[in-house]
Amino acid sequence: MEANVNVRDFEAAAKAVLDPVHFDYFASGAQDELTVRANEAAFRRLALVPRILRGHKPPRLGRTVLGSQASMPIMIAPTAFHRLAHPDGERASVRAAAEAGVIMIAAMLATVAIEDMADEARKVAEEPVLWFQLYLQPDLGFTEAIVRRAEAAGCTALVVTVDSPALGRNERGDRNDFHDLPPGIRCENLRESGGSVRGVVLSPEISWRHLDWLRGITRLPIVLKGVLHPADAELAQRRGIDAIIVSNHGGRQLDGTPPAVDRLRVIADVVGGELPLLVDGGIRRGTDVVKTLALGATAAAIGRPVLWGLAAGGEDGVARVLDLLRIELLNALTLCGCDSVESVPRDLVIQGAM
Ligand SMILES: Cc1cc2nc3c(=O)[nH]c(=O)nc-3n(C[C@H](O)[C@H](O)[C@H](O)COP(=O)(O)O)c2cc1C
Ligand SMILES: CCCCC(=O)C(=O)O
Repeated sequence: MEANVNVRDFEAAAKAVLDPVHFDYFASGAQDELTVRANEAAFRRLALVPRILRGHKPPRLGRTVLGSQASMPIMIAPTAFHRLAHPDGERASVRAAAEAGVIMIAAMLATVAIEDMADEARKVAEEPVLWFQLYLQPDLGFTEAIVRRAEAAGCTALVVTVDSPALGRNERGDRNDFHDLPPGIRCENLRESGGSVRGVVLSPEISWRHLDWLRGITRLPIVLKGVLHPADAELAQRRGIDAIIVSNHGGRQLDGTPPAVDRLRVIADVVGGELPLLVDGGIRRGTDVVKTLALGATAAAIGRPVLWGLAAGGEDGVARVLDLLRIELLNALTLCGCDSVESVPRDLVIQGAM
């Protein structure tokens, strides 16, 4: 594990150990995977212009996100099926997150139950922060029951994924005939309905009315995940949504959507300062995180890097991925002349290809 000195090394290590069908599930995106590649490429078109001789102490990385204290502005994006990466699955990832003081968004389609994830996190941290990601189901009774489970488990925010009125068309999955989980691995949050992914309904009929309904049944902060249009960000703000995650689902839903970090800038221009903005998609380096902070993000989330760490080394692998990103972020902020994550100026980032 120590031989892996950056997130990219973990990708290679994961590829070496994973069943190729499962590696493809993690790596792939929709159709031509234009957006998968665009997410990463966008960071290469943003350049950092550091300030000099600022005479400050080593930067402070701590950040409060929706009232939750995090050790750094890097969060774990919700990704399904961690037990495909490692037998310990989400138990391992949540322990690594809690130990690192990192906010983890547990996926509704996790292969470890949310109650077990929360128990696991509390073994290693006094106040671990777990948020719960939800696909709103047309069956509101089912949706409410799962919200109650997340609340009872101690989750402190609900992340509603809104970029999925249908499942994106994943051609690698089709070629591999990967459409269900192997025997022995289930969606443990769906066990009342059999635990099969096929039980999940992604419906185009989900609308703002469902968000109003959700607002009415829970006091947890509600975060919308998958916002790309500034008009939707404004609607979210007017509807009393607590934060948004600017995201194209890691390029797995609509292929041809623009890079998330480019939309962050556009959305920050409209609701920045009024609505906390999170972002995910293609973040692989501490410098990428600095770029998102300069463009107005409160925090940035990582999806695939966690799965690569998990595949390569279970809990230790995820811990190492988080640690590497922390070291990179600290180094990048120092080199930029910033003394904290709160003081990353907008003019640190310019358009500039490299
Ligand atoms: C294998 C995999 C599974 C995912 N599962 C979910 C999910 O269940 N719910 C969800 O809202 N997003 C899901 N996502 C999207 C992530 O939350 C996130 O938006 C994306 O991975 C960020 O891009 P990155 O992987 O480049 O960091 C998944 C992504 C991957 C790669
Ligand atoms: C049925 C949804 C699959 C999980 C998901 O969101 C993804 O793989 O991107």
